[in-house]
Amino acid sequence: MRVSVLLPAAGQGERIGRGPKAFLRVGGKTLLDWALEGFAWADEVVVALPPGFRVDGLKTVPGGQTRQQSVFNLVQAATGEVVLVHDVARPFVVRPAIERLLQAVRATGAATLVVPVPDTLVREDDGRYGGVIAREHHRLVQTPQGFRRELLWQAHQQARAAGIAFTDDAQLVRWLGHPVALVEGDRRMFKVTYPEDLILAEGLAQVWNS
Ligand SMILES: Nc1ccn([C@@H]2O[C@H](COP(=O)(O)OP(=O)(O)OP(=O)(O)O)[C@@H](O)[C@H]2O)c(=O)n1
Ligand SMILES: C[C@](O)(CO)[C@H](O)COP(=O)(O)O
Repeated sequence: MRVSVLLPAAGQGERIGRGPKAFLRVGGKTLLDWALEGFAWADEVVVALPPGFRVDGLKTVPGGQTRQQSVFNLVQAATGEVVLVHDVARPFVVRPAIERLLQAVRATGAATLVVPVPDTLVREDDGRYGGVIAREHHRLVQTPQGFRRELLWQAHQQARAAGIAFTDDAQLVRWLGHPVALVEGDRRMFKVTYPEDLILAEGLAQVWNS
């Protein structure tokens, strides 16, 4: 099955505050370049770019105002039977985790990488320590998330028609009624979200050799 990798890269990076994150540099390369290198093996790569940005030699689509809108444009343009949607904000692509994900997508049609919750997890009650949530029953969701393209396209079209907004694509597919398999991710595939994450990413970039 042909695999299209879809890279939403159109965010404004407001929590870091240094412009669109895809073009920030760690280890001498932009976050977008890290992702492109990590998926160089794919049959097709499509990138959603922020307004006003161009990158020569790439298949691109315009980014939307939300991640969901950017991914809608990406899925519409994809040609592979399987699509992997991956945040460019997660620059470190760990190949064994990708292989595990692809195996699950081929078997089930929809899967996402997840990692365990490493800390005690608690509900906040007006600034106070509320009930503790059983962390062994919870996972943190990473990307890539993989789907048969037709399934994800159906989910995106129906969510748009219903005016429903989700923070990731696995929610969309689950909302459509299709189960999503959980696959062991890798903590190195963390999302660069806050300024201090750039320091962590810089450190990891120095020892990265895959
Ligand atoms: N309108 C948007 C918003 C986000 N993204 C992408 O979705 C991924 C996850 O988003 P996030 O980490 O929230 O990135 P930003 O939106 O850039 O960050 P912030 O929320 O701090 O502005 C990123 O690769 C980002 O580029 C996108 O393609 N289009
Ligand atoms: C898709 C995602 O990375 C899964 O954890 C996450 O939902 C993106 O969240 P963000 O707030 O758009 O960074």
